[in-house]
Amino acid sequence: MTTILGAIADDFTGATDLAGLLARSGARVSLRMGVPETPPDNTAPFEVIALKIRTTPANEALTLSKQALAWLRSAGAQRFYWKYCSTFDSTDKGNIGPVAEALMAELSTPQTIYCPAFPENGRAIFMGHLFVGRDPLSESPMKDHPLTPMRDSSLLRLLQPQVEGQVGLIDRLTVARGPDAIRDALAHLAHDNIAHVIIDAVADEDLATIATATHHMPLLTGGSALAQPLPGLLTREIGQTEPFTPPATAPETVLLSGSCSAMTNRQVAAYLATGAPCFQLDPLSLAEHGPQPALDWLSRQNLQQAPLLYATADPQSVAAAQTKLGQTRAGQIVEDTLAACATTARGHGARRFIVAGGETSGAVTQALGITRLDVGREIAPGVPWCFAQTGGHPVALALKSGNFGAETFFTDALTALEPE
Ligand SMILES: Nc1ncnc2c1ncn2[C@@H]1O[C@H](COP(=O)(O)OP(=O)(O)OP(=O)(O)O)[C@@H](O)[C@H]1O
Ligand SMILES: O=C(O)[C@@H](O)C(=O)CO
Repeated sequence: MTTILGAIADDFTGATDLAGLLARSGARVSLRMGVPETPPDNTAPFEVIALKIRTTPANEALTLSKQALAWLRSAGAQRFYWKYCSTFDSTDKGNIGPVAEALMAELSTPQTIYCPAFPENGRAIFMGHLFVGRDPLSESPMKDHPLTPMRDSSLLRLLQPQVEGQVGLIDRLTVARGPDAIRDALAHLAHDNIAHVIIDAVADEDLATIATATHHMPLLTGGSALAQPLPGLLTREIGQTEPFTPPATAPETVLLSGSCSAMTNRQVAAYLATGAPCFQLDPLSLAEHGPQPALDWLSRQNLQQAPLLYATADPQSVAAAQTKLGQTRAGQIVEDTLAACATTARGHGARRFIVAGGETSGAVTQALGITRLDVGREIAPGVPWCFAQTGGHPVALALKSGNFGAETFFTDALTALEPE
């Protein structure tokens, strides 16, 4: 089937988040891990390509996102979505703005919008400032993120240094006046050469209004929630699509957590409290002794008890590891170890993988050689169970964004696959 919306996500959990919200419509959504090496085949009306470019050097991010765009265009897509984190995670140099600008150039479109709001998960934008729950972004736990600490809440100040064009704002007062007011504001801003327009949204109703006003634009950018209304707005073009029926998977499970978000810390603590088998990974000890002790522990576990391996730690421990090893090396050691755990677990029969963290999910799915996933039912807003093949077996994967899910997420994910 011809693809009508092609999306590019800057990390793997961000991609599953977007795919899950698009799939709420009932439309078939296909998720590709990395740019497919083969031409489009058996495509879905909604195609999402997951990249791992949130923190890579900008030139690598640009190359990959342009390749992804070319693949989506050859699948038939004429409208495109650039998905980044609802907390606008990026380094000082990018990559949100540079990728948006590159995609705009490829699509010959002079203007796009930026709307990372995700009200269901407590992300709101007001007067261009991003809030996490009731806190400005820079006062939220995101200020301590291991790779992209967010120390400013103004999306205008965050975006302007990342782009060559001018940044502007459509604020909540305009959004409240409806789609025509948004379209007029975009036209006025375009007249003033404002290429990058941040749009306020504090509730799902705002996102529906914004999507109604902008779904004709060749390129939209934002978090996942702005995309949720798009299938409905495009339904007239695609008609009904076959619902996806998830395959059965064996119950052997492994949980792998490399996220150090405040929420994942609470989720790991809650899982430890259940008495499930758990193994803590320490980057300093991994640097000295390598991954073998963890792999040996994992090999001894009964995977029906869903063991957890976690590097999840509080900000002080993360900072201590980064001081000794450097930020990149500390992250890489953990990602490599959790990736090795995934392949070891598969070798021991694991067919369900619950993974916390975007970078971590990228490392795990790459190690498992998974290139395509079908998107199933959500466990929590923005976290669906996804289904794929690896090593000749059907497997289920839950790739959880660091901040998403309730405190009981890990057990919620386990029970979500039990027969009703
Ligand atoms: N104890 C630790 N010390 C230092 N770095 C760590 C530690 N544990 C994990 N890391 C690294 O921190 C990074 C966490 O990023 P990841 O994207 O996986 O999680 P997240 O940012 O919380 O999730 P998301 O991107 O979905 O919000 C990874 O590179 C991981 O390897
Ligand atoms: O938008 C979000 O918050 C998530 O989908 C994400 O990108 C986490 O990596």
